[in-house]
Amino acid sequence: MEYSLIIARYGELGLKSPKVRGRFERKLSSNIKAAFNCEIDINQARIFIFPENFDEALSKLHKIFGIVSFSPAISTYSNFDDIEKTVSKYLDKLIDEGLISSDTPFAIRCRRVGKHDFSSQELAAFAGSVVVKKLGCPVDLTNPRFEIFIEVRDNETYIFHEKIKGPGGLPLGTQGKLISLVSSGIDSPVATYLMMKRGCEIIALHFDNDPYTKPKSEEKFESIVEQLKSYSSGVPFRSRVVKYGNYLNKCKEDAPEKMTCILCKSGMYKIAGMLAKDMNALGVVDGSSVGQVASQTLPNILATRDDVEVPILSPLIGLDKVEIEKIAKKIGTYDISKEYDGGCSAVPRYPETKADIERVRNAKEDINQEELINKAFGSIIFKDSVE
Ligand SMILES: Nc1ncnc2c1ncn2[C@@H]1O[C@H](COP(=O)(O)OP(=O)(O)OP(=O)(O)O)[C@@H](O)[C@H]1O
Repeated sequence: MEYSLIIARYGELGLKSPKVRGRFERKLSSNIKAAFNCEIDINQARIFIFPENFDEALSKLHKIFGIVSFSPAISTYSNFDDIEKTVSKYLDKLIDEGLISSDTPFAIRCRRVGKHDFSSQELAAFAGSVVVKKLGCPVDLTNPRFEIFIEVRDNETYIFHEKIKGPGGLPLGTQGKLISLVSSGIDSPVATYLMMKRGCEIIALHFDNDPYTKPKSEEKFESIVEQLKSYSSGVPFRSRVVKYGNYLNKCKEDAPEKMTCILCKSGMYKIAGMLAKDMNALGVVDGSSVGQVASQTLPNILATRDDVEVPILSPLIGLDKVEIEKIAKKIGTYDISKEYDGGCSAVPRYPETKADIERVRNAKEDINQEELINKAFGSIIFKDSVE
């Protein structure tokens, strides 16, 4: 027995006004179509997907934001004869796959939309009797080991047993563009993913700290971008690299040693802000989390944002490292980020942990930051041609 379609469900979209929901549904539909060949029909808060290749579709749906769950299903007509034949065929498949047998307590769960000459309960009782007749397994509505779902929608009835979890969130491309500061570490890929999950298009911006970092950092950044791109079907995911070594040289030469990391981060935010304006992005994303490392004390986080003209969003700000790592593992960036890259040798032995805005402003003047960041901005390398 072959599946005839995949039924996907969305969550938050259902809470939007009809006009907004319509727009989000169209974006979701075009993102799905960009991921694999299929026909799509969206109806009554369900997405009916008819893919050319089921295996491909099932693997790709895990990476489409906006989808809360999905179920490969078989369809039939909404009358007892056809439902009986189809439930029976579906059972053969379940038995073949070892999912149900004569001692599996089971339940039929029915939902019905439209006018029919039977109620949901009557249909559940009928379909349950088909299963009992065929297998003799016990019905258990409160604590079943196996559930079969039947959804009747007007003339069509769908039968399935799985509700596979999707990534949730909002369709990518519905919330505007952001510049995301992506390093080669664990946190920033997770921060980027979380903003994509909320529907934001991303331009990844990486600072190449050569000669203070090794080429491995750049390789890791590229692999992280490839992994994040796999979640961006239907929407461009662009990336840019800034040559930052000269800027760091100046920080080390002309400002107090302990200020290096503060000036480094402040310069990153400013350049990201310039890029945001240039590319019509609405803000900047980073992977800061209060107190996680010496550079991320609250005074440091706040002082490095002084004088930045676009909003900076830090979706990890209140998360623990373990929570962040859990997401990194789930989204497939953890193993890349964990590869040893030698770190950054520009980090001073005793970095500033209680940055004071006035002293930070003085340090910025010491290095003539404005001029340096303009130069660094001019060195931005385009990593892709999609515009
Ligand atoms: N080389 C870089 N290129 C782009 N962004 C960077 C770079 N280094 C740091 N950032 C940004 O600044 C944030 C804080 O960096 P920091 O080095 O203080 O913390 P971290 O915990 O090591 O972060 P991560 O795990 O993301 O590297 C990062 O999450 C990232 O968004």
